[in-house]
Amino acid sequence: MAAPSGRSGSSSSSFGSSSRSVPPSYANYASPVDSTFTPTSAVSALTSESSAPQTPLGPLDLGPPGYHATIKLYERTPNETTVYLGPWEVIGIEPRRVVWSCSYQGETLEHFLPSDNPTNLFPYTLHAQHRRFGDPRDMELYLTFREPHRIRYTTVEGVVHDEFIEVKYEFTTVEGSIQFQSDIRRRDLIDWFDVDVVWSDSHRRTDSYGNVRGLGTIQRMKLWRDRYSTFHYLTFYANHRRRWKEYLVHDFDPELRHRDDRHRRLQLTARGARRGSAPESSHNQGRDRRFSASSIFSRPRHTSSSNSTHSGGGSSSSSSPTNPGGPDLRYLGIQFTRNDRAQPGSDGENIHVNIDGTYLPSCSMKKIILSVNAGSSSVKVSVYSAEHGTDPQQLAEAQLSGLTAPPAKLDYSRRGETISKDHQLESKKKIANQAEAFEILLKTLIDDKGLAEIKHKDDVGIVCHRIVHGGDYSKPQLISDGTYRHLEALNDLAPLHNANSLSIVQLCLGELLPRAKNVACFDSQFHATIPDHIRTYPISLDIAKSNKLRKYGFHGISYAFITRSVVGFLEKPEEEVNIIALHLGSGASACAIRGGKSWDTSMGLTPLAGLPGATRSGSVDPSLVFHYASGDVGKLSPNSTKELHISRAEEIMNQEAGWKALTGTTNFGAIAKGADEGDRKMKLAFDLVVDRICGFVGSYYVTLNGKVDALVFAGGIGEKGDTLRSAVVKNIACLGFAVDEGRNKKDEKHKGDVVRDITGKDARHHVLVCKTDEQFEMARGCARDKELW
Ligand SMILES: Nc1ncnc2c1ncn2[C@@H]1O[C@H](COP(=O)(O)OP(=O)(O)O)[C@@H](O)[C@H]1O
Ligand SMILES: CC(=O)OP(=O)(O)O
Ligand SMILES: [Mg+2]
Repeated sequence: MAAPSGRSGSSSSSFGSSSRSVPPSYANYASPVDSTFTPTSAVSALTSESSAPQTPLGPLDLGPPGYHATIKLYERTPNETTVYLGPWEVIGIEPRRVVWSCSYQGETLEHFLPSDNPTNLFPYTLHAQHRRFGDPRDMELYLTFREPHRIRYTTVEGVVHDEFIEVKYEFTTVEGSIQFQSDIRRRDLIDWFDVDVVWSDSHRRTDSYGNVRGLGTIQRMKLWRDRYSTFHYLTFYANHRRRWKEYLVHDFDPELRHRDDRHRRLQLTARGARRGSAPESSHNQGRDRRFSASSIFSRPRHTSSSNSTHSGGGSSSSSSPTNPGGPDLRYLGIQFTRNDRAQPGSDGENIHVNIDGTYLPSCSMKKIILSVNAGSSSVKVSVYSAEHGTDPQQLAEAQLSGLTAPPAKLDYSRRGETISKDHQLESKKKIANQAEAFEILLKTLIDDKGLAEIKHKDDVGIVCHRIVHGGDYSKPQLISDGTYRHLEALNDLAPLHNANSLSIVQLCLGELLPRAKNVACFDSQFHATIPDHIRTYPISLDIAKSNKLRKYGFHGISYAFITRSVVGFLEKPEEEVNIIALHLGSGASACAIRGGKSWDTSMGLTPLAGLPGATRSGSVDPSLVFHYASGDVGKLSPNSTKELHISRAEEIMNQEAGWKALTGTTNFGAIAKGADEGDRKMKLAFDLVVDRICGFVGSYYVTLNGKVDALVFAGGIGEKGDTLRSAVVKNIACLGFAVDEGRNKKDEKHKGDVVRDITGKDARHHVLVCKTDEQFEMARGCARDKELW
């Protein structure tokens, strides 16, 4: 689940080597909402017995808005005070210090850093075992240092505190703490691992009596990336030696030795380890080592002055580029802690599952993302390996299609290689629903011996789910009980989708993938930019508001992917790109994209509006439904609707209409073929669909004032249906569109491209085919968002 945000100090404060039972005191904090609040009331107690009335806060008080952390001054004295800290700035010159703006005007808190060398600084957090019942990630909220630091606190009354104290920050979010640690060290904190024991050739894992000893026990190891050189460093507190250790990861062999999954142990062997144990050297001794050109050049070069600032702390400096001798040991043994509550990736769990032949830093940063797209006629699942902040790399893709036209077919590819295509499952039994399809796909992935990255369901770190209707959600959400319930309430607004997707979510949260983070990504999100006059229905505004009746629009994950891909193809700034995009699958929609943003789309309150779909009517005269069951043509009376319950009407329009109602098949490929061969019903359906599409293209062409960069075809039909593309473009030739029939039919040269250009000669606008990828779009969003990672 997400790191809690906006939390105030609470009784779960985790400083100290074990869970403290004493809740932090709020006695000196006056709530800003209290009528006696003055801007300095929070600190007045520091200098005197406050004259302002003191209001002890209940546990639900959230502190002043926008604070990032708190610090306690005069701890465990009658003057103990919590100071609420706002944004910080690290001032780089002597003395190097962090300047915090406090949440109250005119107050600052300066944290003097003990060294001008950022890498000499080691922010310390406890191993998750010290707080047994919380999320291990939350340990990063509580930050301290192993030695006293000087804290100067200045209010409008002057300096009220200037002492060396044991600094203890409590951050409001894990992300804030990560950022702070990275800023003060000038190295980005990119991961951490709770370890049971770290040992080396000179500090063995156990002593001669068999007691666990090593260099450090029950410590949190941290992985850093230097901001200038991008070198990776491992740090941990060697508690038995009472000193910090820092190792340049490059100094170890990429090959992991003595991997023992059962005990979660592995060994990092120093590159070119010298015979015999290297003596543990002090920081200065390390510096005094003789320069060796060959060892300097055998590792990546620093690109900035950071090599001169590297310290490594304690004896660790021997691993730095200024210390060409390599690390002060021949090997480092690590035994990761098993933590059943840990999110994969937040501790040794991840390293345990991913170390196979992979280099430590990269494997520890990577997560496996499963991206699930439950469409109305298919379920598609893609597997990615991703590093935070970068584009996910696809490892495999499995899809079951034709759920509405059994037997369903399985397509499976791994690392771009087709493993099975149109494979009919052995069981002839109809797949009952999307959840059942998902279970089959997940089993396919886990059982595939060639997909080493997922040997076990616990290897999956994040599952992102396409949720068609997201109501007012404007960004993807980590799925909590609250989100789940909120989405459940929208089920009827996407009757072919939301309930199916949520049943997959439920399976994942339950028995299938209980250790993964579940993220909901919304089709409606992309359309949040549709202006009011377009998204409003001409009905009572009060009812519209209270019942949230408006155009939401769907296929937005696909449109986001299409927009970025076409912007890249056109090589124009996104804000100048106008597109008419068509996502044509079992559900079909059109979208006018203006300046890279959704301006209008054909689906509405539900995915029923607009274009017809496989089993959906698309837009029809709304009165049609009241006459549907009536034998009494033209008469609209209670009699004509008495057989028709409202939910039945929805069923008819969503499931008993569309091109299946006209032809008997949901397969538009078969319809296009039949139409070409002169089948009357097929031709009627084909022409009808072409007509409705052209209607939207014409309308959007006007909406975009004729300034259209490209007409884009996407979705199963848009990508595969060459005859449909050809027919649509012929019908809108008057607007300056044309296709090159050769390229439209088969463009071998550009077959694998995400965007394929099929524009004909003398056309005024591009005609493109975009191989849309909703799964990628969702996984990309998760990899980029700190809160979802
Ligand atoms: N060769 C083809 N030509 C036209 N349409 C096709 C062809 N092959 C498949 N299709 C259509 O593509 C649809 C699937 O599109 P897709 O976007 O994957 O569906 P979903 O709406 O389930 O996400 C099928 O229902 C079928 O009608
Ligand atoms: C919104 C929608 O209709 O989606 P799909 O085409 O995947 O069924
Ligand atoms: Mg789809």
